[in-house]
Order: sequence, then structure tokens, then C-alpha cells
Amino acid sequence: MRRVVAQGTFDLLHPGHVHYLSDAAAMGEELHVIIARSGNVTHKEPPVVPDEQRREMVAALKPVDEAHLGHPEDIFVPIERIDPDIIALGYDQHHDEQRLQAALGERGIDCEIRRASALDRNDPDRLLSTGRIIDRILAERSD
Ligand SMILES: Cc1cc2nc3c(=O)[nH]c(=O)nc-3n(C[C@H](O)[C@H](O)[C@H](O)COP(=O)(O)O)c2cc1C
Ligand SMILES: Nc1ncnc2c1ncn2[C@@H]1O[C@H](COP(=O)(O)OP(=O)(O)OP(=O)(O)O)[C@@H](O)[C@H]1O
Repeated sequence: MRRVVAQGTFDLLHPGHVHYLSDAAAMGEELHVIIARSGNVTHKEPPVVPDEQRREMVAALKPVDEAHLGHPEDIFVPIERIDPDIIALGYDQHHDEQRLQAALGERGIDCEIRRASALDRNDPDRLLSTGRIIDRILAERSD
């Protein structure tokens, strides 16, 4: 039984998220998802939707077995608890695979790191990024 972990912000859900989580689920038999705490989303605008509501929506998606709110300070605490065989990074997640592997090793966590595939964001008929959905809302509902 291979346990897989995926992670991300998952602010306004879209088919790119479903693609990522389906891809991650296919890497094993049980998928756990760690939802980034708002206070830890520092590389872009923080999410609009509250932490627990983002967790609730991800937990309801078909490929997901369990969704957990991330730890506020130490990202390795949920990983130690879940004890995954595989961590599936999203295609554009900024984490460096080698540095992450080294940090996991220092904490005595032995698991494989893989990259999930992308769902092409240039499809003109779909909004495949939270940022694009927000841009569309601002453009079309701003008066
Ligand atoms: C292995 C791993 C574990 C993580 N655990 C946590 C966590 O416990 N708490 C948290 O707030 N974020 C956690 N994160 C999320 C990151 O802090 C970062 O916010 C995340 O990659 C979201 O970025 P994105 O939505 O742009 O992909 C984790 C990320 C990785 C790769
Ligand atoms: N189009 C997509 N194809 C595949 N994976 C995606 C796609 N969009 C998001 N993901 C993955 O979903 C996870 C969570 O992504 P995140 O919550 O940052 O959404 P986002 O749409 O990329 O947000 P933003 O537009 O603000 O960057 C990440 O691992 C990311 O790689």
C-alpha cells in the first residue's frame, strides 16, 4: 500500500487542481493532501478562502482520501505523521527536489519525491489557475 502526499494552496478550485490530484493519486493507493496555511503562502498573494474551507473542499474531491491543514511553522510535522512513500510535487511548485530530499533525510523520513504533470494553462476555453480566475473576476465584476 503506497501512501502519496500532495500539497498546495487550493484557493479557488479548477480542473488543474483535479488533474494534479488525480496524477498524484495514480502514483499509489492512498492520497493525502496538505493544505498550505494562509500565513505560509508568501510567494504570491495569500488565499481568499479561509484555511479550513480550502481543506473541506479538497477533502471532497474524488482522488483524495484525506486532506489535512498544514502545520503553521514546521512543514515536516504533517509529513512525519502521515509517513508517505511518495511526495508528489506539482509541476510548478518552487520546492527544490534535492534540498527537500536532504531535509527529509535529516528528519529521518525516507520517501521518494516525484513531479506531477501539467494541464496546459494555455487552453483558451478554460481557466486553469486560481490567479486567472481572480483576474477574470476583477475584469468582469469591477464596476
Ligand atoms: C512536503 C511539503 C510539505 C508541506 N507542508 C506544509 C505545512 O505543513 N504547512 C503549510 O502551511 N504548508 C506546507 N507546505 C506548502 C508550502 O509551504 C507551500 O506553501 C506550497 O507549496 C503552496 O504553494 P503552491 O500553492 O503555490 O503550490 C508543504 C509543502 C511541501 C512540499
Ligand atoms: N493547470 C495545472 N496543471 C497541473 N497542476 C496544477 C495546475 N494548476 C495548479 N496545479 C497544481 O495544484 C497545486 C496547487 O496549486 P495552487 O493552489 O498554487 O493553484 P494555482 O492555480 O497554481 O494558483 P496561482 O494561479 O495563484 O498560482 C500545485 O501543486 C500546482 O502545481
